Amino acid sequence: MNVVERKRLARLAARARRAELVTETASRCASEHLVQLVKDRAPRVVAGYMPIGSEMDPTQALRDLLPTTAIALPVTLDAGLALVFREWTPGSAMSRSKFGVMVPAEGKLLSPDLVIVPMLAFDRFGHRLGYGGGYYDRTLEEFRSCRSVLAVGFAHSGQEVDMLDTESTDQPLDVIVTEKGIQRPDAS
Ligand SMILES: Nc1nc2c(c(=O)[nH]1)N(C=O)[C@@H](CNc1ccc(C(=O)N[C@@H](CCC(=O)O)C(=O)O)cc1)CN2
Ligand SMILES: Nc1ncnc2c1ncn2[C@@H]1O[C@H](COP(=O)(O)OP(=O)(O)OP(=O)(O)O)[C@@H](O)[C@H]1O
Repeated sequence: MNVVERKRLARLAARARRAELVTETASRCASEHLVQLVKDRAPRVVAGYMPIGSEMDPTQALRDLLPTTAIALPVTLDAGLALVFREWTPGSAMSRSKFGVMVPAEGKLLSPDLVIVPMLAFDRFGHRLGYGGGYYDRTLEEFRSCRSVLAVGFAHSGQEVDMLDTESTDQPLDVIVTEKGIQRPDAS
């Protein structure tokens, strides 16, 4: 079995496992840790996401950060391209993307210096498994080729697995925030 097939199977397992993990307490605790991390780092622009399925929900944290930090949300262009990020406030008009994700219908494009990254699973080395579009990998690679950006994985602690399969294009997470706190990846 090759790495692409192993990732596909890992996605199925991770998706089923994650659906069991959602609780309001977990989401509140994780949001508090996320707000603390962002405040410590003081970025100019934070990229969040609007959750789908049973992703950890960052929207309360985004609202709490708004008075001090500009917030942007990801917009997919064509397959194979990096994400772009559009400014968001709670009053923004939203539309549903072809992936079922809510995206700002308009608003200026911003360059985030901290990106909150959704995922299906992660390991303690900071590897992440997403839905398989490669969008965050391409985006982080593009950003990291010309400036520094902090990639913050946001998930339930139960989404951690022993070790994920990786490809050369996988971009590592710099830090992982769960309801249990802030984790720095081990060197792999
Ligand atoms: N909340 C969120 N926004 C995001 C992403 C993401 O993973 N999560 N993306 C990350 O790249 C980009 C959108 N790309 C996506 C690519 C594939 C699927 C996908 O396969 N979705 C599942 C259903 C998800 C569910 O309900 O659990 C599917 O269509 O089967 C979703 C988003 C940008 N915005
Ligand atoms: N920078 C890149 N350039 C070319 N191909 C890439 C790049 N990044 C990822 N890919 C390709 O995209 C495909 C999907 O990548 P991967 O399985 O890592 O997606 P993912 O991280 O789960 O998805 P997402 O980031 O959208 O949540 C892989 O086959 C990978 O080789």
